Amino acid sequence: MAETSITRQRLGHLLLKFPYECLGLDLSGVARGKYIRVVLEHLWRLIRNPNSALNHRKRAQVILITLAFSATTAASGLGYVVYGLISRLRADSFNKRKPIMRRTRSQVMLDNGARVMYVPYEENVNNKKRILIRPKNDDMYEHDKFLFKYFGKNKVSQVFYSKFISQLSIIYRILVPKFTDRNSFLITFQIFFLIMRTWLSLFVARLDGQIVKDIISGKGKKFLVDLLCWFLIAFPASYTNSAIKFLQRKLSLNFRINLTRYIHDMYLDKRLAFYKLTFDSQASSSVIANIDNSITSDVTKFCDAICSVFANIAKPVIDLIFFSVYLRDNLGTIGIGGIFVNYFITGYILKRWTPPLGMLVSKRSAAEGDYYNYHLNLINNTEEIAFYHGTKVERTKVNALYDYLMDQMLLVDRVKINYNILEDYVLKYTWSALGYIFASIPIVVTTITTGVNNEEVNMREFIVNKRLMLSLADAGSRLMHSFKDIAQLTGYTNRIFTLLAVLHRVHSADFNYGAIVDEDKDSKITSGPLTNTETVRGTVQRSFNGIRLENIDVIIPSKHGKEGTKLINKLRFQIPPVITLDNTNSDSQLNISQKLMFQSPGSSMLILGPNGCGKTSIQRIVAEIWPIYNKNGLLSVPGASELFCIPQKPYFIQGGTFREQIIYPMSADTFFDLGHRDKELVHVLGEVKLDYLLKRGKGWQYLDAVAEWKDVLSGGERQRMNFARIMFHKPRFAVLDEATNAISGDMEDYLFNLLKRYRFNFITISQRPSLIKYHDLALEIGGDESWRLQDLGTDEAITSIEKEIETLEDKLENVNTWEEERSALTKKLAHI
Ligand SMILES: Nc1ncnc2c1ncn2[C@@H]1O[C@H](COP(=O)(O)OP(=O)(O)OP(=O)(O)O)[C@@H](O)[C@H]1O
Repeated sequence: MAETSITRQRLGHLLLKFPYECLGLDLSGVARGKYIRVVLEHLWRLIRNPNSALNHRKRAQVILITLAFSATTAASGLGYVVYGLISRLRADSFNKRKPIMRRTRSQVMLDNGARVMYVPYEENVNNKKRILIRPKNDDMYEHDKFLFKYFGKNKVSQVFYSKFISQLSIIYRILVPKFTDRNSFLITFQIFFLIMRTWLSLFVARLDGQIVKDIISGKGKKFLVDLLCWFLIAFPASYTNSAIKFLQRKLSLNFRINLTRYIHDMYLDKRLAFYKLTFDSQASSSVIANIDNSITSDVTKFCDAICSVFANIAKPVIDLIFFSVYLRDNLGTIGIGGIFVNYFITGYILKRWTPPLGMLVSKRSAAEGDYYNYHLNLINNTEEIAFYHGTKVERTKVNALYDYLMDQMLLVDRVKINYNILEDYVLKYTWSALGYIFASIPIVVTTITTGVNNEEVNMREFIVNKRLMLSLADAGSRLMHSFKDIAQLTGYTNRIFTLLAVLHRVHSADFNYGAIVDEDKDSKITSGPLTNTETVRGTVQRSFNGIRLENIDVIIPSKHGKEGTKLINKLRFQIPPVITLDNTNSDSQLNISQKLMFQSPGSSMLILGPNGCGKTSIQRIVAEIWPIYNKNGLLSVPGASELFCIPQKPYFIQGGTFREQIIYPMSADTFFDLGHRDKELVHVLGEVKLDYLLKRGKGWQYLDAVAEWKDVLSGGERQRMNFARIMFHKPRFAVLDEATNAISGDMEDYLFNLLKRYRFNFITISQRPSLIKYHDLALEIGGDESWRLQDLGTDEAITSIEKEIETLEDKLENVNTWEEERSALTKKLAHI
């Protein structure tokens, strides 16, 4: 007991003596509860009062700043923990009250066109995060289009022009769209933490020197105070470093979100940029050829690179400013001048020796894309390759691509070796040696001039200077290292810029399908794409009550524009045809014919012709994915919801439910939003005789089944799914390209009669004249730009069909004679 009270007394004595010796504060008369307040007030007074002792004032500054940083760090940490606890408690109580529901839809469309999505996060499936997807801003794309179109054409000064900086400044507008954007705040925070980090390093360097001095001079109490400060300052120092890392990561993710959204909005919209890209003049560029890789991988790499380059440059620049200001006081202007001369010389040498990393990195990305794409192609065509036994040739190809990729990767590392050797020698060793020299200059000078060698002070000076010199050298070397990062960033920036520029060109309303101008005809523009007025000159009329083509030249889009390969000349037809009735009364004799015009419902046309004559191309023109080059060409089409084009190759969305395949291109959300019911789908499947598929699941559960439907369904089933889509969407007009070539004869008969029963207007593209019986009109494409339209209900058509029947019957009559001839021949052969 006695021992404990003695210890307590000693401790109390120490607590009173300690503030007195360190800060000149006498706490003997102060009540224990008021200690902290009095200490803080005293510290504040010491700082404010210019007459207070210098060492006391300095110490007060150090203690107060350390306390402030530590308190902020602790408060923010505590706040975070409390916030986390409250949110968890709230979520738990909400989940308890909430009845268990199964979410079937994840999106809600708001009135302003924005979408609200709920996505699961964390392990608990009940935790859903609300995500708001704002509607697309079309004006912004129209505005930005000009930035990309006129890039590099309006250079103010050749001297200060940098392609990289100009490209980056345009992309920056996408990454940080406005000044008040959250990314601006994140950048500001990051700069704040970077400054704080440097400031803390400076503070730690001084504290370090102070502690060494305390140890050498044997001042135990001062040593304890400084050690306490050291521990306290460690909190904000560690917090700052992780905050910088976190902000860098967060910024990179936000940039990626903005850039990807920007690209998706242009790539996937009603202007069909994803399809038209193949016609652009840069279609062969690796960025466009592997656009999937560019959008997924290059965007990520670019965002990571730009954020790390920012941090890698900002950190050393701030360090250089702070440390050099501080060191200037210690080393003098000559010392600091010497350091910077050294930096500039080193910077110059390293810049000269930096390998062309931008170009190499760009090539490596292209090689990665090629390799990845080839694998994708393999996966998509596994069965075909297996049937052909094409393993050997595929392996050779894939190995060649892999070898090329490895070569490119090695090349990047190989060119870095020499540079890294030079970098290490100069930055690590030469700079440290120079650091020692500069750090010792003031000590040597002071010792020589005063003749006094104060070891304690010298030691402190040297420790502080050395630490700062090393930090300065480190900052300088990081700045030099970032040459390499900038070179890599240049490569990524160029790829992303190319991607955006091409997307803007293709997305533009006057995209000319990659036509190149004739240099002789237009002397003003020597090269580059033409404008719409010069190449695509046909007219499109929308919301027409039918499909009408007037004088349309079907030309394959190419760089030759309207001079490209013409498949069909001046094509003209209309569905449903306009039927004109002349009133043969007395007026007609007066040459005033009263004409009655109406369009019959449920008309159909069959397009026949040899392979490659341009049948599908007519569908492409009707769907407006190919241009009409000739000026007098007119295309009239119904509204988008009334026209449905079925492509030759049935398409199924990846990883979708069976329901989503039937209702394609409607999404499941829209299906339910519009009040559709599964009952309708069951009826539709019944109509196309696919209802047996539903029996594979319990009740109607098969509609929710997810599979690779293009592999699961047979060829005929896939084509019948197309008919199910028509039956579900009920468009007034449908264009079917070889839609029944895998379907049995009786089923084909049934399906065409179904289309007729529902009075759809349809155009069928086929090679089989047997389909004539289901159609009212036949369009025969000749293959030499010619075509012939025949009305299958006219006398002429009936006569021609009757004639054909007569010819066939004549031929049949001769069958007996031919058979006799054949048996005679067989007998002769047997004798021989
Ligand atoms: N994107 C394209 N680029 C270049 N040429 C093309 C393109 N699309 C089609 N063609 C060419 O246009 C011609 C007509 O093609 P289209 O698909 O219209 O033929 P088709 O009459 O439907 O033939 P099939 O009966 O074999 O389906 C073909 O020679 C084809 O090679």
